[in-house]
Amino acid sequence: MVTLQLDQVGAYYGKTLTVSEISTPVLKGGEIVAVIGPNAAGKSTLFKRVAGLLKGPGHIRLEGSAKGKRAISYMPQDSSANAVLTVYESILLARKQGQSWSVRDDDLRLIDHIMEALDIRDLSFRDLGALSGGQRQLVSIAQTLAREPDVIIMDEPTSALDLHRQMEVLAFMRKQAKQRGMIVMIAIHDLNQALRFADKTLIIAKGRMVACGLSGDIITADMLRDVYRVEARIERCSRDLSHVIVDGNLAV
Ligand SMILES: Nc1ncnc2c1ncn2[C@@H]1O[C@H](COP(=O)(O)OP(=O)(O)OP(=O)(O)O)[C@@H](O)[C@H]1O
Repeated sequence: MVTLQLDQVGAYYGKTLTVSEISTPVLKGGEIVAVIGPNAAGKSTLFKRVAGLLKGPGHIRLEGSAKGKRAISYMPQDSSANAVLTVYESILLARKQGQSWSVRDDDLRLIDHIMEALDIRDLSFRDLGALSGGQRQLVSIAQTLAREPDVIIMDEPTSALDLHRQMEVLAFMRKQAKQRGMIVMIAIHDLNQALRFADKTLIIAKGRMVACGLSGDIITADMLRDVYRVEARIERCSRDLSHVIVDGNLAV
């Protein structure tokens, strides 16, 4: 089984240590981990560090993976594309990057399965540059999944999606994580989606870790007051799901 643990991880932009001392318990294959926190907290910076794009102190311990450089796949927040490729070509390219260029039946089957699940088959022959923001985001998700990594790091992957698509994508990511034994880290602002889809949550504020643990244990009214400066309640709905209900901002 693949495991990932962050131990006192930090990240530099130039000489500035923007994120520091982030530690997690051992994250196991199959787990979805939401990374939450206010704007500019350091979520994207942490993701770039885990993806190997930034330097910094601490240790990122990835064990049980046989995929070398292809073990971690990172989907950045900005998924704009200038390449003159069709949607299908771009997903195939993502799958074959760093591998042999011969295309096998199982490559095509996997791409079909992902496009079907994300309901983007009708976009196959459209140019990447001629997509809506939400469509572009769905294609980025498909590219990330087509790499079949052991760890997926997605920076706000559902920010441009309508409610139906958000549910579809998060449910699919959860199913894929469980079936393939992947660890999926998702930066997300919708705390109700974190409560619903993430096994664990990592909370970051001002470049430091506030907490990391079971989503239901650490998304609390006290945390929302301290970290987000809002007055809120966590209540159970009739389907027994926990929901954040925000009553208003705290008076400054
Ligand atoms: N390339 C960069 N060089 C220097 N500082 C940067 C760079 N990118 C981001 N920062 C700074 O690092 C801090 C953390 O930014 P980051 O993008 O990680 O936050 P975030 O939690 O992902 O925010 P958001 O929710 O707004 O996307 C911010 O103060 C930001 O201004």
